[in-house]
Amino acid sequence: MTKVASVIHWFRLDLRLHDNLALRNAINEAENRKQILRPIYVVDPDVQNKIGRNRLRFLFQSLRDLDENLRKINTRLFIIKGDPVVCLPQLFEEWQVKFITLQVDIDAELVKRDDVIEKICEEKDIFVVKRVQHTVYDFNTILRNNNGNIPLTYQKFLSLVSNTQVKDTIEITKQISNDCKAPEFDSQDNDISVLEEFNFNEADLNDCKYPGGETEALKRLATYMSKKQWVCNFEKPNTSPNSIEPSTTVLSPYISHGCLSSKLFYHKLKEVENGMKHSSPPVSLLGQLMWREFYYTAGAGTKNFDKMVGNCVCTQIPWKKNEEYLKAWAEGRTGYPFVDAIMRQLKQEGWIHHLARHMVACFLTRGDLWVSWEDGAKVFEDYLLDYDWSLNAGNWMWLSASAFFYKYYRVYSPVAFGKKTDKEGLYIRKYVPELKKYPAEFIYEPWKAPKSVQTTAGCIIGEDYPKRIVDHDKVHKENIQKMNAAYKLSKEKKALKRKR
Ligand SMILES: Cc1cc2nc3c(=O)[nH]c(=O)nc-3n(C[C@H](O)[C@H](O)[C@H](O)COP(=O)(O)OP(=O)(O)OC[C@H]3O[C@@H](n4cnc5c(N)ncnc54)[C@H](O)[C@@H]3O)c2cc1C
Repeated sequence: MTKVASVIHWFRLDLRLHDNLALRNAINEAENRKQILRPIYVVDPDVQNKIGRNRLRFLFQSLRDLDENLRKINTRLFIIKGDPVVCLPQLFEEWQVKFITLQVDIDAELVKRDDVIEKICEEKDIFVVKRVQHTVYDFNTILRNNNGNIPLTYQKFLSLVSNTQVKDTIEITKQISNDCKAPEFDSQDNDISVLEEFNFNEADLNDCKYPGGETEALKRLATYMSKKQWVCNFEKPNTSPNSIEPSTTVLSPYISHGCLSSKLFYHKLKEVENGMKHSSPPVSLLGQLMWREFYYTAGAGTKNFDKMVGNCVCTQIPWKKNEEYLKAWAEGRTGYPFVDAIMRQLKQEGWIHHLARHMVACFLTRGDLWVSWEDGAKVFEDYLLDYDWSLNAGNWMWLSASAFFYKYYRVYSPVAFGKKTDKEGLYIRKYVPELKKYPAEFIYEPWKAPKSVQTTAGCIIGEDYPKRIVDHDKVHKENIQKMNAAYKLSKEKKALKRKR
C-alpha cells in the first residue's frame, strides 16, 4: 500500500490557531495536494531540566489547549521528542514530507539550528515556507530600511515604522476540508499524552495564576480590551510594581509563547483608541508593544545580542563573578525586603511587574551587587513565564546601563522605590511572611528595628531573616564610580578604533 504523503506545520513560538499564516499555508497546501496535515511540536527530552517548573507548566497547558483547538478543525497535534536536527529528517522519510511551514525565530541558537534543517530540506527537495509573524512589523524590512543598522533609540525605531502600514487582516484558521486527509486521531503515536511524563496533576494545573494557552490568551485580551477607559488612560510609569494584583495586562507570557498574536493585540488596541482621547508611546499600552518591536529589531540585527563580549551595542563593564551574591539575590535572601519580595514573587508565580524587574536588575548589576547582567538574565530565563530571548537580553542591557540607557548615576533605592506605591509594605508582607508583623516604619529597613521590636514581630534579623547583603548607601556610590571608569575606557577605545 502506498503511503499518503504529509505536509508539516512545525509549531514553535506560535502556539495558536489565530493569525498564523504559516499554519494556514500548510493547511492550504495539504488540501491542494490531498495530503495529510501534520502539525508538530518538537520537545527537547531534557526540557524538564532546562526550564523552570512554572514555565514548563505554562508550555504544557498551551500545548494541551493547542491540541484541543486543532481537533476542533479536524486535525491534531503531534508531539515529537528529540533534537529537531536528528528527528525531523527521520520524520521527513517516514511521513514522505515535501512541504513544511514554520515561523521565523530570532534566538541565535535557534537560527543556527534552523539553518541546518533548511539545508537538510534542500537536499531532500522539501519546500520550506518561513513566516515572520511573531512581531507586528517585519524586523528584517526595518533593518533594511535603516541600511542594515539597528535603531539604537526607541524614537528612531518609531520614526522608521511611522510610514509602515500594518496589514489589518488577521488570519482565522478555518475548518480543514476533507480534501486534506485527517491524521490518525486514535493513534497514541506522538499523542499529547506523551507529555504526561512532566507529571502535572490536575491540582497543579488548576493552582496557577496564569494558565497557558490560546483560549486563555484570547479571554484575557478580551477582558482588558473591554476596559476602554483603562486602556486609553494607561501610562506605564503610573502603574504599580508592588500591587498585590497586577497593574498591567500580564499578556506577556501569552505573547512570548505565541498563544496571542502581537498583531491581533496591536489591532485591538488601535480599535479601542480610535476616536478616544488616549495616552501615547512610550508610556501607552500601544507604546509597550512598540518596546517589544524595538528590542526584536535590535536583537535580530545584533550579533551576540545575549552576551556582553562580541556584542557591538553593549558597553564592556568589568562585572565580578560572585556565586554567593547571585544565589542570595535569586532566592530572595538579600536582606532587602523589597528586592526579596520581588524575587520570591517571580519564583512562585513566574511574573513580576516591569518596574519590579527594574528594581531587581539594577540591584544585581550596577546598583549594588556588581554581578553581570548575563547571570541575572539566566535566572530570569529559568523563572519567567514570559521569557523571551531578545526582550530579556535587551532589557537587562538597559537596566545595567550597558546599552540603550546611559544614565548610570540614576540608581533605584531598594528602600525608597517600593515605598512610593506601598507605604504599608503589604506586598512585602505577602511574599516575605517572616516580616509580616513588622511595623510599617521598619518594613523596608528591618535592620533598623530595635531588638525589642524584632522580638515582638517574631523575626530576628540575622536569624529569622538575613542581614542586608551590602550597605546600599555606600556601595551604590562606589559602583557609580566604577561605571564612570568603564564608560571612560569604552569611549577611549572607540576613539582609538576610529583613528586606526
Ligand atoms: C530585566 C528585564 C527583563 C525582561 N525580560 C522580559 C522577557 O523575557 N520577556 C518579556 O516578555 N518581557 C520582558 N521584560 C519586559 C517587561 O517587563 C514585560 O514585557 C512586562 O512587564 C510584561 O507584563 P505585561 O504583559 O503586564 O506588560 P504590559 O505593560 O501590559 O505591556 C503589554 C505588552 O507589551 C510588551 N512590553 C511591555 N513592556 C516591555 C518592555 N520593556 N520591553 C519589551 N516589551 C515590553 C510585552 O509584550 C507586554 O505583554 C523584561 C524587563 C526587564 C526590566
